Amino acid sequence: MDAIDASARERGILDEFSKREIRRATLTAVCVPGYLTPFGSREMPVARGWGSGGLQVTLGLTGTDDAVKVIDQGDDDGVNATNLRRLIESSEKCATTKDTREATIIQSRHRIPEEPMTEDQILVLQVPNSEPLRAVQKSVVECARMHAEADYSMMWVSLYEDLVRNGVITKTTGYPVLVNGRYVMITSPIPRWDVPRLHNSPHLTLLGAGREKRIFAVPPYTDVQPLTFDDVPFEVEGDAGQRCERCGSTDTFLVESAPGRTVCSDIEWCTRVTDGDVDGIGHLAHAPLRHLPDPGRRVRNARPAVRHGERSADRSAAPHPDGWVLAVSGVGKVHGPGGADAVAGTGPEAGTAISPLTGSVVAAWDVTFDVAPGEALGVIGESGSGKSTVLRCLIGDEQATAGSMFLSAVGGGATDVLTLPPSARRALRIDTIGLVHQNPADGLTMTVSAGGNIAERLTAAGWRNYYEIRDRAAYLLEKVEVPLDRMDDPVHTFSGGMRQRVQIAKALATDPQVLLLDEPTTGLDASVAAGVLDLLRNLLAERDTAAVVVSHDFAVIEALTDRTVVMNIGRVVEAGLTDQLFQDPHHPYTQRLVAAARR
Ligand SMILES: Nc1ncnc2c1ncn2[C@@H]1O[C@H](COP(=O)(O)OP(=O)(O)OP(=O)(O)O)[C@@H](O)[C@H]1O
Repeated sequence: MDAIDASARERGILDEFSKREIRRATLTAVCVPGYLTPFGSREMPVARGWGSGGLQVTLGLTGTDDAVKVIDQGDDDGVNATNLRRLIESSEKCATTKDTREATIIQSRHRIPEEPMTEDQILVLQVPNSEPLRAVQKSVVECARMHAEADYSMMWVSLYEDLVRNGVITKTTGYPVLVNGRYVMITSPIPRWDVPRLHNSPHLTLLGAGREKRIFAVPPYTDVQPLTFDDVPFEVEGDAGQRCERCGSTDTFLVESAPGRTVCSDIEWCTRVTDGDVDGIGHLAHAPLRHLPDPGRRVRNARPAVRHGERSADRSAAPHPDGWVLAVSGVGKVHGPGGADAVAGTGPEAGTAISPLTGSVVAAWDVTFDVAPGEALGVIGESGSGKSTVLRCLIGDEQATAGSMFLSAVGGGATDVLTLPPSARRALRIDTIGLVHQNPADGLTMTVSAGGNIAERLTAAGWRNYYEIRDRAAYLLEKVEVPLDRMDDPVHTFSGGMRQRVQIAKALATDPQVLLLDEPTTGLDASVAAGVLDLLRNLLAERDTAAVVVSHDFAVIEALTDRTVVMNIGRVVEAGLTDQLFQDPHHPYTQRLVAAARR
């Protein structure tokens, strides 16, 4: 307190501008439950560890007719709680209290009070870490995209990995929840015990992260569901039968006071129980006792309801009446100004991809092909011929300058996929298009296990049954000949060939209609590459997937594909059955590629 200058105390510790910002952000946060709402504010003149986020929200909302209660570690009388209470009182000229029933605003660090709260009260939680995705995604921009698209698969993977490693979900504070069926929110700082008490609660809960300047809210009577798999029950901490040494409560959050001795975390409640000043029946009704760990319930759930193949049999989109599932028409990409006007004077005949008019690079132009179910099409060309550009345009990593792309699974084959928004195109990469990158690191999360990588794709596609996911992952890993005793090892511990096999299993996880393979064997030793090629050949032969294989190597194209288009300086120079092209290449460029493969 001494650190706070007296005149600041006179004026109020938070300026009016900041308070307005906080109120505005609070209103937004209430309108969009669980959404991380930013606000602008000066730094609070308090030391780190005081919970400036909670303090900012409390000071922003408190009026002179409020009564504020502050809890720290379940205690109203700790040094932090006492100092914060005094600070709020002197800054806002409001009343303070230690009795939950009298408080209009309760600022808490670590706990929700045991006393059931009412519609007239606001609970402010001081949040040390607001971004639930931070643990699984370092990029702030990517986190924002994931929230916008409700793409929480990496969060599910972290729960999957926890279960694999520990047999139970071990996360306690900061447990992720889905708020109002839309945003994943982190329940930092409260323990898992308190998580069920956020659901449908009559009071407003505001969570403030000071350093990150974010507020998020759970408005009264909002649906709050802890994330867990359908077959893995959500559990709180504690054991049935544990009791408080002081007041005898068996329905409160207990903390260890000494080895083997537990007491209520909420000291106010504990004292009132001892004094007989509580509504014990009302409290029991709210206590999350039905979520106490029950090993019997876990075992009963550990049976997959469906076998590995059945879910994928849902894939129903029929081919287009013309026989294709993927049709690409006139796709082109110009890097630089001019668009289509830059194309003249480029291509194989001109011997350059650089436009004499604009200096732009015409990486690909007028590329057309289609692929039927069960068919594999090769796209071959030397380095720089434009084949990867075409692939990047198809998957949405680059915006095509011209052309269209149709999938029979999208709008019956009448929708130009290239015109869809990026979020819709990313969604297609979950269930309709599988992609195998040349470098496995581009398609895998290297710190996550082989099974977890497959789980990422399955959870993105909506799978929510842990044992079904494990069953499907094991089935796929067996298919790609990865030993099952490596299923739970992080893929960075795998050899290059095994990583590529895991990437193929991941790409096939949702049984996509179209599989795109970009130089699938290029980075591998010859013998390992031959093994992966064999595997791909067998996988393609037994499925009705339409595949596009991009490679500079005719041996790869010959091993895997039925038809081939040959690209040279951004243009298709020859197309036909792969066997025929290999036996009897017409274009001099194709002849060179075939000769190289025969050497
Ligand atoms: N962002 C870019 N800006 C300018 N030119 C580009 C860009 N990306 C690719 N290019 C050019 O477009 C042409 C085609 O490149 P692309 O990567 O598609 O070839 P590729 O056949 O896939 O080659 P590789 O097998 O080496 O990947 C090349 O001349 C390349 O230099």
